Amino acid sequence: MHRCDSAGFAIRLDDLRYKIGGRAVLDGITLHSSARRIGVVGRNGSGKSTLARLLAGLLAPTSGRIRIAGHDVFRDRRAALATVGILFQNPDHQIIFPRVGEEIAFGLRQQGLDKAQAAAGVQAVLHSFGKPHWQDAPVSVLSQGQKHLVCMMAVLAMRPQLLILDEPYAGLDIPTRRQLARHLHRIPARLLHISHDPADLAQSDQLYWLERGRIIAQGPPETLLPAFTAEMVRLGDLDDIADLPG
Ligand SMILES: Nc1ncnc2c1ncn2[C@@H]1O[C@H](COP(=O)(O)OP(=O)(O)OP(=O)(O)O)[C@@H](O)[C@H]1O
Repeated sequence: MHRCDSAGFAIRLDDLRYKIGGRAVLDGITLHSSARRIGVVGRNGSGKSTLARLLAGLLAPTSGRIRIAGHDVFRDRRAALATVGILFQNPDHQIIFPRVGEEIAFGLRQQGLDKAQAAAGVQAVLHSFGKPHWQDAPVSVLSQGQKHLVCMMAVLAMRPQLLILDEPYAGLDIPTRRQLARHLHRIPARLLHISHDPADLAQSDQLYWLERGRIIAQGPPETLLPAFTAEMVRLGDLDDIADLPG
């Protein structure tokens, strides 16, 4: 049902920069990949969330180029909605409707489906997750993990070719993380998973290390994650948490 095996699908970032108040949060990112599971690892403040928002077309690059499956996702919002989905760290920043069914229908309506088509899409995704009884449930009664699942269903109902995960497991307990990960593993969309936690990224096909807005290394998880972990342990012995952005 998903359209992820289109030939030639690629993420292409060329000399991408994003500045806030004159400071480069992302600085000359070049990344070309058609891998199925891409990981981006980086510590707090390295620019991960900014990169996620740029990839989803929610921010305009200060300079450089982003193409996802050939689309300029910031300028072409219709193409972006058909191509890229994003899950944020905090579902409370994503959910805007009081009931589960309404929340899922919203994205489908944004994609141009009429009411009946959107309702069918809501039913289909709730069934595929074994949650048809959630349709009229008030979001306010759901646990944090359940809210994450609502976001996941809402995004996947839109059938993205690429799903961007911006640390969606932060703050969740181990069973909830595992259950959400299980749902994600069975979907055919490509994944670009961004995290500070090496454990989230061990299954990546291709991994990038983001540091102070730059990609400083890339490679398979077997080599890159131990190097990243060793560096994080080394930094843990210092006190650079005291440093303010300059
Ligand atoms: N709207 C903003 N205004 C000012 N500075 C910002 C803004 N958004 C991000 N930054 C700064 O840009 C840098 C990168 O932020 P970003 O949220 O992209 O990093 P991150 O790697 O996702 O961090 P974390 O893991 O802590 O969420 C940080 O120094 C942050 O303070």
